[in-house]
Amino acid sequence: MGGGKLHFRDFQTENFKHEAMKFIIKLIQKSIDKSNNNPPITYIMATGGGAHKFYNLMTKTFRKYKLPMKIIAKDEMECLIRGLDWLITKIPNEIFTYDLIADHTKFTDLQSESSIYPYLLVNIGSGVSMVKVTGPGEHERIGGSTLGGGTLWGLLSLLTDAKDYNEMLEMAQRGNNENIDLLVGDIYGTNYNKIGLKAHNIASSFAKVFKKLRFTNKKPEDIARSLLYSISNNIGQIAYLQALRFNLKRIYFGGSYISGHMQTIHTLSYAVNFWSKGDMQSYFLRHEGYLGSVGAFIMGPASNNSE
Ligand SMILES: Nc1ncnc2c1ncn2[C@@H]1O[C@H](COP(=O)(O)OP(=O)(O)OP(=O)(O)O)[C@@H](O)[C@H]1O
Ligand SMILES: CC(C)(CO)[C@@H](O)C(=O)NCCC(=O)O
Repeated sequence: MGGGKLHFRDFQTENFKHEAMKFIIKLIQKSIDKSNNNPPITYIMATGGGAHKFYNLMTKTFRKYKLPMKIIAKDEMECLIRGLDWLITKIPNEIFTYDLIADHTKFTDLQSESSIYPYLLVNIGSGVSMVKVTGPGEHERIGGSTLGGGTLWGLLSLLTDAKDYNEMLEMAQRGNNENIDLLVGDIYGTNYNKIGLKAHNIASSFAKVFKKLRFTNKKPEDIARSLLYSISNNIGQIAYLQALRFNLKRIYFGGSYISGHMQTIHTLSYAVNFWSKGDMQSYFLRHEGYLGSVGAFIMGPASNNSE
């Protein structure tokens, strides 16, 4: 690539027609050379469910505005790993780990393409996809979970009055899950060392709501933290099991569920480290929510495996 700058912008899927489409049209109109009566075809690389769901809407809208755009819909999983491979190998200060002993994040060095495989990608969007990657373009979706970002967002919309996702994450940051979760110490009165559980480990998510707080006020912050822990721990454990199935030692976590939120990053890292007894390493990305769009962009219209 000969330089340049990538710009990222998010829209809610629900607002695709009225916000995203309007934005795209404006952007194209601004960039079209008015003196050229026959502007060349410009390709729009698209991926994810939206590339299919909104294909007709996009085509019709470009026709209506007489814009010479051609949409190329690319496979979601393919784009995710193409984007991730590119970010791992080309962008400095992109990939980081969570050092559980020092309690902070640490950037990893750029890696050469020959040394990054095999790995597991765990993409946490609305739902969760787990993709085994064994070489350039060699990948297989080996699992998934319906308990993902959409679950946190949906359940916290029911359980709290948070207005948006950021507010939910801020609530989780302030909350105390010990008021909601039943801890090992609540059951044992102490650690259960024989099976590696400390008194502060969660024994049962949300169990205290019934046991102790049924008739008292539950703080939304505590609920947010408890649910964030439940979902992140669950994903971390499934990721570990999937990695174990194929002897993968490196797990990359992507998707907007993470949104750079330290509690989430810590919990995913902790779960993988706990279950693998330190044998597997979790990796995170600065641009975790854009793997698919970066991948589609990198592939470009010339590659022959569009949908
Ligand atoms: N501003 C936001 N508003 C809503 N959700 C957000 C926001 N920021 C992050 N999220 C989280 O990101 C999730 C969606 O992630 P992402 O956009 O990566 O996936 P998606 O493409 O919608 O889903 P999938 O990968 O399942 O198709 C939401 O469910 C929520 O947990
Ligand atoms: C359906 C997709 C692939 C859309 O991105 C994602 O939301 C997902 O992986 N959901 C989990 C579906 C499952 O594996 O049960």
